[in-house]
Amino acid sequence: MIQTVQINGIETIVKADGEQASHAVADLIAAQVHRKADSVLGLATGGTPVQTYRRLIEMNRGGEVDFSGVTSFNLDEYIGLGGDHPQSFRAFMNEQLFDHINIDPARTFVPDGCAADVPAHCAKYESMIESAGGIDLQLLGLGHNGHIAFNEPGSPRDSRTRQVDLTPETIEKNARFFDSIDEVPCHAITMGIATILDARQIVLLATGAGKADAVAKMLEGPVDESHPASLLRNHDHVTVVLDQDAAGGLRLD
Ligand SMILES: N[C@@H]1[C@@H](O)[C@H](O)[C@@H](COP(=O)(O)O)O[C@@H]1O
Repeated sequence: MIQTVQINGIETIVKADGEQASHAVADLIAAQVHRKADSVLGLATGGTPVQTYRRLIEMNRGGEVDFSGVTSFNLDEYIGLGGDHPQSFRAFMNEQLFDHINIDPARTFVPDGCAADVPAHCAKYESMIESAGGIDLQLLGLGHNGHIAFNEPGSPRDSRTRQVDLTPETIEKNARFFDSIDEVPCHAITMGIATILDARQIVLLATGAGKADAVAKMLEGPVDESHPASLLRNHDHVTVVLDQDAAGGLRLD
C-alpha cells in the first residue's frame, strides 16, 4: 500500500516504511529550499524527524540542497533547560542537523528555556518569526495524544507562543530521552496552534503503529481542540506523510 490520498482535504502520502516516509519529507523540505533559497523553515524535535534530518545532511553533503540562505525556527523547548543542556531541544537540533549542514548557526532559532521573562521571550519569538517573513514550511511530528509541538489536548486554536504544562503522558513518553522520568521538565515554551497554522505549508510526519490512533483521529475524527492535530484541517496546505503502520487506523475509503 503506497499511495497518495486526500482525506478531509489533507494530502496524505503513505509510504512502505519509516525510512521511505522520512526521505519523502526530506524531499519536500529540499524542494522548498530549491524554490526559495532564503526559505524560513519551522523545525521539530523528537524521534520522528531524525531520519529526515539524516537524509537532509546527506543531501547537503552531496550538493543536492544548500541551506546557506535558510532561517529556521524550532517549535518548542523545555523550561529550565539551557541550550548547553544535553537534553535541550537546542542541543538536539545542533547534534541531529545544524552542526552537519551549511546553515548559518546565527539564523537557527529555538525558544530559550532559561529566559528570565518567559512571556516577553514568547512575544519576541512571535515577532522574530514575523520579521523573518513568516514560516514557509513547518515540519511537525505527532504526539500519541494528538499534540503538535507542545500544544497538549485542550490547547486553544488561537494560541500563540507561550508557556505550557506538559501532561503526565507526554512526560512519560519523553522520559526515554532522559536518565530518569524525574529529570523531565514539566513545563515548556511552545509555538501555539495559531503560530503553526500561520505557516504557508505544513508537513506532518508520523511513523510506527503507536501513532496509528492519533493519525486516524487527526484525519478522520472531529476537528476539535481535544485532539490538537485535527485543527490542521483548518489549513489549506498540509501534507501528512505516514508509513504503513501509522496509516493502520485509517479507513482510507
Ligand atoms: N514536543 C515534541 C513534539 O514536537 C513531537 O512531535 C512529539 C512526538 O515525539 P516523537 O517523534 O518522539 O514520537 O513529542 C514531543 O513531545
